Amino acid sequence: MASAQPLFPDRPSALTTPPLPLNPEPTVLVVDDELRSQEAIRRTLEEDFRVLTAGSAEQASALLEREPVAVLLCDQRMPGTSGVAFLRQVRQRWPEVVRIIVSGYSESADIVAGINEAGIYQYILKPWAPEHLLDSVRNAVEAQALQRQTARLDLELRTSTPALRQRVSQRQQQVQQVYGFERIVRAAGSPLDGVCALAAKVARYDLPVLVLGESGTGKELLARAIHYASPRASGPFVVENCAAITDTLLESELFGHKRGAFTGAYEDHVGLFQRAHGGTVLLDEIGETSAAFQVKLLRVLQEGEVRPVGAARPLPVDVRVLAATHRELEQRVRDGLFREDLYYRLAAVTLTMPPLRERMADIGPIAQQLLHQVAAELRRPVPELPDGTLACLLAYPWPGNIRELRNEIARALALHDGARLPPEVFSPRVLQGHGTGSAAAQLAALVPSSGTLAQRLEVIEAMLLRETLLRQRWNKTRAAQELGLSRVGLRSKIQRFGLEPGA
Ligand SMILES: Nc1ncnc2c1ncn2[C@@H]1O[C@H](COP(=O)(O)OP(=O)(O)OP(=O)(O)O)[C@@H](O)[C@H]1O
Repeated sequence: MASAQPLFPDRPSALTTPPLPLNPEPTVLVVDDELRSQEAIRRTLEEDFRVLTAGSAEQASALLEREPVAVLLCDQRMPGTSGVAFLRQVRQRWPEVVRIIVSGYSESADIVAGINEAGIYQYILKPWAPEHLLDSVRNAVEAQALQRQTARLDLELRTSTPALRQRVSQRQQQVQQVYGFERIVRAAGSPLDGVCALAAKVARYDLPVLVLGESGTGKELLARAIHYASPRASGPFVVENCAAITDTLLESELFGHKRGAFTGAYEDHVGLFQRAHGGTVLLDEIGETSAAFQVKLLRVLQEGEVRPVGAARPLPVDVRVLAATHRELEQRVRDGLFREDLYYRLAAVTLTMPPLRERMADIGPIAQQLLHQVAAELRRPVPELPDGTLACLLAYPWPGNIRELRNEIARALALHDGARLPPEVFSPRVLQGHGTGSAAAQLAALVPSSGTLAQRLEVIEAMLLRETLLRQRWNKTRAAQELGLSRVGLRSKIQRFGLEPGA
């Protein structure tokens, strides 16, 4: 027998892990009260697996007691209980069994509960394609073997040298810093915390995720973080912008084409789905696609294979599909502009990136990060962002969100090379600060940011001073009168907050 390769070459050989012997015929348990569904699954799986069936949760529990079940496939609607509720019990009593829900319903609440409460591996929608189901169960069996191996490695790692442990954790941290949720800058208590927490949970499962949000809110950033937190992290992450491109081009970009398939197709072209094999595809601006393209995409998702334009045979692909749009996709479904069946395929889980104006406390930390980024690109020292300037940024509603903020900061750094950024270096529209939300809403958005009460009140004070001065066209006598301050008092505040034009 060949000896096992050490997983870490510099690790003492006594700590190497022999590969786990795979069960020659893993057992799959199918739980469904409909005989027809049970039989359809059995027929699909029985050549590769030992298949057991149960019509109720009680029968399934009895089988789990005595059989070495590797994977459990369970219907979501069951008599007297639900798939999620039953799988929650399974998770507690038989945690090593990989749990999959097969359902005709794609209620996102069920899916999220399945993930959070029952730790499901996958949520498969009916009607399923036989090859797809077979692939999912094969992957689940592999996942179970890997889980056991990881548990063993964890144990080894806990008993291994501190230097090795440190290296492994440093590497994990590096990956997270470059691509992970940490890169999504936000203030403490930001609404993005909840979005990122759910995204981190769903990342582990091969579910399609739809990311909604206005343009520039960070949808692509979130999708990328999901990929790098998923078991596909070592595979490719590819993005296709589906807007403003003809159907033929989009089809050829995604699925590839054969030479001569259409005018201008001089060579065979490998599509993004094939290039992303083993990884993740992000379909950006999915809401802009035509009805004809939606039909083709639906077929790819249902069948797990793509047919390059002009090719005789389809090719199997293994990709996770994430989609993003700035449109209200549900409304487009209601208006008949987006296929409902495709919507449910893509939106097993929906995450929404809130616009920047609804999370004003994030503006400060993001602006600071962008200042560092842009200053590094321009090879110049990072200028200070005085409170007065920050107050001005906080008073603007940022319709173009973080992309607009980045552009403004790039423009400001290009125009001004002083050590402090005065408000005047930003565009006139930013300076006018026509907020769409009420003043109370803007102030409320400031309150949850970190810092002492005095520090937070100072930011609000600077914002009000700035707004008054702008409105009074920098006439300090009128501004002081309006604010009930002496001219001297106003001047000292202007200095303290760096509000003077051109300061
Ligand atoms: N929280 C954040 N922290 C730091 N940078 C961010 C954050 N959110 C977005 N960005 C940056 O803002 C820019 C726009 O983000 P991204 O492309 O992810 O937005 P989007 O919602 O996908 O936009 P679009 O809908 O126009 O494609 C990128 O440069 C991104 O790195």
